[in-house]
Amino acid sequence: MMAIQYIVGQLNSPIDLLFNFMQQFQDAKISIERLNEIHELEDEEPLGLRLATDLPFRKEIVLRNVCFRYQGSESQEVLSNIDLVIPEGKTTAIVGMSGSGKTTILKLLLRFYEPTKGRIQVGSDSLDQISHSFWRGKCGAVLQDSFIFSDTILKNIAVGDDYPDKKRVQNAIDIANLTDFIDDLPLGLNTKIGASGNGISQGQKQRILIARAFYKDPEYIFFDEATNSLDANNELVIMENLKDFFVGRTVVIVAHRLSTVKNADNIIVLHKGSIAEQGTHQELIGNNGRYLELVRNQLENIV
Ligand SMILES: Nc1ncnc2c1ncn2[C@@H]1O[C@H](COP(=O)(O)OP(=O)(O)OP(=O)(O)O)[C@@H](O)[C@H]1O
Repeated sequence: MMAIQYIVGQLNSPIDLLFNFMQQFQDAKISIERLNEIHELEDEEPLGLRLATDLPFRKEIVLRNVCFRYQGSESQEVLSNIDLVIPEGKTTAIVGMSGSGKTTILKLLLRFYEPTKGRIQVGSDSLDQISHSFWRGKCGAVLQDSFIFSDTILKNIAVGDDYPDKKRVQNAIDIANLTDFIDDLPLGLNTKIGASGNGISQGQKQRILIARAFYKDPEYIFFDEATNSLDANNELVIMENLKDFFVGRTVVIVAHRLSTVKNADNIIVLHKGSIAEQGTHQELIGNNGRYLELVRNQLENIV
């Protein structure tokens, strides 16, 4: 009996090793498949295509008669004849019912897709003549599907920066109201998050993404429901902190909560892929149109 127990005990360790090896083999196989998928993607900027790596003097964004439909023969037009000027150095908000095309506009501005008709310009230059990577380098975005990398909080804020600037990281943390959250973690900024680290809440994720956008110090800022998972207190503090950050930058905010957008210089109201009306909060309230309808619906939901 003793001998059998001894032999079974001796077998435990190699069997464990075998299981570990099989698990690691599976992980490596999945990683290689994902890498292959990325390698097989067509280059956004094919070699030989000379695209601009500077911006014109005037830097407003202009959408001229932009139409868009997602790929697929059955797909409907999601944006129809959008004519819009997003002034340089001002905050523009886009509101509208779910599915009206708000996120799609941001994705076109970030060049995840190209318009099916019409064109987008930065000042006098066509956006499709500007290098993708150069343009995105100028943009800071917090999108609904923005990605948290499997890495430390620090690396998730100072993405791609091998030597993060401590002062800028601290400012980003302050702006995004992350100080208490990070101070409570034993490893602080070096805590791993993402797939291989600690789980974080949706609100914490949004705050890290806001800190990332701030750290990048971009000329153009695109926020898509960037604060919708925050509690009212956090949202109020962060929106107040962001006021100074937005000064002099070209900002586009998409939000359902009208409290987030009512101070914007211009509010665009989208309805079924078209611009229904635009103006300041006060002007739109006076118009007695779709914006007022959205405000009323939101008030009814609160009462
Ligand atoms: N990847 C996609 N493929 C096909 N259709 C899509 C895709 N993404 C969005 N759509 C469709 O495009 C339309 C506009 O979607 P979009 O996300 O721009 O609306 P939205 O106003 O931002 O909505 P929400 O407020 O719910 O985020 C919707 O009808 C949606 O179903």
